[in-house]
Amino acid sequence: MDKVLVAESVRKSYGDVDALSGVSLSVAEGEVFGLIGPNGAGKTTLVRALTGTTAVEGDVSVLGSDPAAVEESRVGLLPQSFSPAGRLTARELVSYYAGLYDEARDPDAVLADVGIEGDDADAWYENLSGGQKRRTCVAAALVNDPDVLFLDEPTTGIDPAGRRSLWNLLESLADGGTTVFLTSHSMVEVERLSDRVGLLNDGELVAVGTPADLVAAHGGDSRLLVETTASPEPDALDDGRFTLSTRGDELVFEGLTPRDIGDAVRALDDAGVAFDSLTWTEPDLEDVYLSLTGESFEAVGRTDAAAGADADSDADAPVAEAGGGRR
Ligand SMILES: Nc1ncnc2c1ncn2[C@@H]1O[C@H](COP(=O)(O)OP(=O)(O)OP(=O)(O)O)[C@@H](O)[C@H]1O
Repeated sequence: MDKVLVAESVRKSYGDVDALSGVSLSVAEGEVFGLIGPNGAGKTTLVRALTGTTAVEGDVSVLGSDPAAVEESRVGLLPQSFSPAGRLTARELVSYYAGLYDEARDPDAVLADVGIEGDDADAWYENLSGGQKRRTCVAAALVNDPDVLFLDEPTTGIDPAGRRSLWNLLESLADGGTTVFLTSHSMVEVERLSDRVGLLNDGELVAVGTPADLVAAHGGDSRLLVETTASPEPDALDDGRFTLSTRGDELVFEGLTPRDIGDAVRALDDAGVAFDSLTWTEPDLEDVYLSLTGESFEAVGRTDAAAGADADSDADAPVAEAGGGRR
């Protein structure tokens, strides 16, 4: 399969800050590549390198060419933050971007694809909700029917149903051969959409692989989370078979299988530990992220997610203004 995006030993410094310290990766045609990493890890800088909007050391190619030389109609870009003219309607805005290309999709059809129809399409951009603005900007990035699509936090501010329908849209685009380079702080989104994931930390790509491979390599064990206000000492429950730790109001059992849950409950009962809930969790991409970045559960709000909150309520991503195209 052709390599649509290639970065080799890409470096970028801003004064004393090494935003990228020798990043190499390639993305194949039709692949969805998810880029994750903490704030300031270098994700936007890497997107800028790949879209030719910042000069870097090293080699970068997009669709076999220097990024700055690629025909603009073949690339779509949704930046993290962009503020288009507020006194254009959603339809006028997307039509404006469509008009920049010799061939473009019907703006109304693209707006419908992202869930902006009827009165919403005729509303001034400044009067749309945050999620509607973001959807409109996704439409602007898609209107030229690009071969390669860069999406930086595409679903920030979009409600769960809209997020799922946008995921379906992106999956169908990738099935049709569009290459997608996705940057997101939503591990649920990245795990759902990406064929492969790269984790950037302090300007270095510290892991690349399929979500399943990364979880197997770095996600750790399955866990039984026990919500309790009893504050037991883990040693009081330790029968040598489980690894036990505490995290806030939770006791965490590791190293057990679902068959062992009864034994864990008996150990709690024997120790007189009352509990409010039990949650079984399999390791996921969030565990990979936490393990490789060294961030704590509390720092990224993991406690809620681990306690079984709807993954769609993942609201860790900063709320950003709407984005737009590369133009
Ligand atoms: N134009 C710039 N001038 C100076 N420093 C910059 C510039 N752009 C980025 N940096 C620095 O480079 C590093 C990487 O920034 P970058 O925006 O690429 O991170 P990021 O991973 O996209 O972060 P976030 O998740 O917060 O969007 C940061 O330390 C940032 O402060």
